[in-house]
Amino acid sequence: MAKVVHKFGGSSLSSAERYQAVAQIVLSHCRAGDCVVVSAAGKTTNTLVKLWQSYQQDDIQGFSDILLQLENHQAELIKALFQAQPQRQLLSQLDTELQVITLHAKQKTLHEAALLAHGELWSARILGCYLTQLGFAARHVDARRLFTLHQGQLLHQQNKRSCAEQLSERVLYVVTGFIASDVANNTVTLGRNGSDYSATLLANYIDASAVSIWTDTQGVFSTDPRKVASAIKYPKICRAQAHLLARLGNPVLHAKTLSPLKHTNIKLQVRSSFDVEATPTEIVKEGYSKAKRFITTFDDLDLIRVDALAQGEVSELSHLIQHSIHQFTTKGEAFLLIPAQSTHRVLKVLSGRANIVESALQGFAIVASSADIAQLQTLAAQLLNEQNVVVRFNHQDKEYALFLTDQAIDSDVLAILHDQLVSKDRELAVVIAGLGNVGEVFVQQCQHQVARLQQQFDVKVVALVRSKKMLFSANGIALNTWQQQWENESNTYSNEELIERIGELDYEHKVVIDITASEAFSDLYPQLINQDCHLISANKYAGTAQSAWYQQLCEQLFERNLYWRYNTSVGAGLPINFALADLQHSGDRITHIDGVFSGTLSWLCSSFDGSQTFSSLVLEAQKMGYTEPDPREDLSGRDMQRKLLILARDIGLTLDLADIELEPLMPQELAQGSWDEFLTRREELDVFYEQQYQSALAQEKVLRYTGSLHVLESGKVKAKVGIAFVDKSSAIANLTPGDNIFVIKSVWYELNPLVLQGPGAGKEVTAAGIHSDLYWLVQMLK
Ligand SMILES: Nc1ncnc2c1ncn2[C@@H]1O[C@H](COP(=O)(O)OP(=O)(O)O)[C@@H](O)[C@H]1O
Ligand SMILES: N[C@@H](CC(=O)OP(=O)(O)O)C(=O)O
Repeated sequence: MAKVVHKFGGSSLSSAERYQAVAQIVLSHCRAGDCVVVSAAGKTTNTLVKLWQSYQQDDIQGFSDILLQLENHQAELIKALFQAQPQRQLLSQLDTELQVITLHAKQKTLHEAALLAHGELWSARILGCYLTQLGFAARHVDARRLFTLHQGQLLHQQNKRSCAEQLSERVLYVVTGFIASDVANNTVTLGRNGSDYSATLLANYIDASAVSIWTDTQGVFSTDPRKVASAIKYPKICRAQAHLLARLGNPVLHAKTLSPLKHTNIKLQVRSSFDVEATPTEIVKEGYSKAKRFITTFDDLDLIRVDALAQGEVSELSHLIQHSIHQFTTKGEAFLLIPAQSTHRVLKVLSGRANIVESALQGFAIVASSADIAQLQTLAAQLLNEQNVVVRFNHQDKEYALFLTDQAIDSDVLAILHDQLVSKDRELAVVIAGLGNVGEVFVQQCQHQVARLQQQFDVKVVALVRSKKMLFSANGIALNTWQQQWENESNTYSNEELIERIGELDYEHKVVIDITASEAFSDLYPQLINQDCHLISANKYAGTAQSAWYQQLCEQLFERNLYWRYNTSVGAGLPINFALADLQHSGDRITHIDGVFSGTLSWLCSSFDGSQTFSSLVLEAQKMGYTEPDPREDLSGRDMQRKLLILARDIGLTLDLADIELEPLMPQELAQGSWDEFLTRREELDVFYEQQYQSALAQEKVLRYTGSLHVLESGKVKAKVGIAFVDKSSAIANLTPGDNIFVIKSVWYELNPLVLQGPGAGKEVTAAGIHSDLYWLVQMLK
């Protein structure tokens, strides 16, 4: 079975709780034979670098303080994670290692890479032993026994053999990231951030199928999500852009991470160890993802100009200073961007061939498609000018633009740049399922409406789905000629194919608009949510499903930050859901919802005046297309019962259909049997209705079919759908035939209720209501 390599960075191992969380991820995501690559816990490598610096500076006090700091951190982790016996053993091993470090320091025989290696050695040992303590067959491995370099080059064949020999058992291997050895068995490191590279190298050596880089963000974002809250998480980015970001020093992936994956089909993803359910970012091969926009920032760099750079020299320098160095050429001259604290080392190596052009630079780079970069550079220059940020140097390349500045690009400025340069490019793929009466009108209205939305968001209709066939075009369907495209390109499909195609869509956001009359389609919602789709429903199936299923759906949406709109499921285009949401947002508490929520029943009750029988009115309504194909569906009241349930859930009540009392607008006996049988017994309906009608008249009231929901002081709920005799002067009595009405009482609207009234059916208003959902979805995503 294909193996998977999981890499946990320092950010995922910053405390004992984080080790426990990582162990849980391992237990649920790894099988024997997989490998876990770990970095040093938290900022341990930074502390080890400081330790090395104090050693070099002969700062004895500083050295012992930092060593104590490291000891305390490790001991704390060990004490929090282990029971008595392994705890004692691990503490004593740690103690021995620290004594050896102290001895080497005294004897002046410390070795930089060997010292830095401790971070990874400690974390692999702790995680490996902790997994063993949990009963998982795990073994920690020192990668210096697996990865050998000669003159800076990895010995791939030999390393592959070492991996095959040493990682062959059915256990989980916890391998140190960042470190390797040379042919003389000296420790070497792969450069700061290098554990990502260790993970992909190992994946290549063991023929793994995938690498998961687990970190503290949900994936790769348009900019650092810690600095800009509105940073966009990309579901897919291409390898070339990931590589460019890394070369520009972005920490989310190491610069060499992608090289072992060249010419392989090994999948790479970046995902969150803090939010395991969140969808990751896939780093895909060229051609599988569009170019995205990014802003990556720089801190404290020096810009140096170099004469006659030799081949491979930059990577040697980068190795020397343990940091990626960005290199570019402009007007025939070669420039390097060096972390300021390493400039003197670099200048020393390049003796006489390099000079500092600008020092102590901050700044950022915009990464985008080559077609956009010139325009983005101009825009960025204007924005910086408006923000009074002085640019000391800039450079435009094919796929990025560099701005090097005096002052740090703080979060506020970064947010402005992001908003103007990146967010403008935001995109939404729209899948429309169900092309019946309403669906067709919706698509027709899309021509105008999508064009309007495109002024704010890149909205594209990518799929039209009927029950048997679908038209799927990831780059967008031309809305003015969709029928023709349907004729030529639509195909039969299975639900699995539909979900897979939706999963493959490389868009920042996706929405599935369900205008079907199919309950089976709503069963797909959980899978659609798993593919990160927002939902718009025009029918009532999911909204009235069993509480447990419904609650789970809502939780799933919440966890993934997805929206579900269903404005037209009650009252078609009438803004009833808005009204309820708005009242509640303003702090109101809704106590009553009464009304007529069925256009058919509204028309029947309001039109009946005794001049013709009720059943002939029903048949007339059927002929005009006002009713369901079998009008008993309307007369049963079930449709109104469902709508009342949706409204009840909208005001936060946990109800099921069975909690809403239902009294049909026909004798119970007529509900059974075929439509033809019903027709032969239609007089029974007439007698039933006439009796009710007369009783209402006798009480000087009028007969209406209503829904009512009352939340009592005690918190108890009374909900009913059925026949009601209402005052002749009331709004419900005076309803225009066919209209819906919602009478809402709340704390703010207690004596004089809030009334919403108007057509509650009809394909144009319903389609327009779905457009309203789409519009608001875009506003929420902006
Ligand atoms: N575009 C980006 N997308 C995601 N994270 C980013 C981005 N730019 C910068 N970062 C930063 O990268 C950090 C992850 O890198 P790093 O700290 O090296 O993680 P790890 O320790 O897991 O290797 C995040 O905490 C985030 O602040
Ligand atoms: N511990 C090393 C290697 C590494 O890759 O770390 P991280 O995965 O936390 O970026 C460093 O800090 O550079």
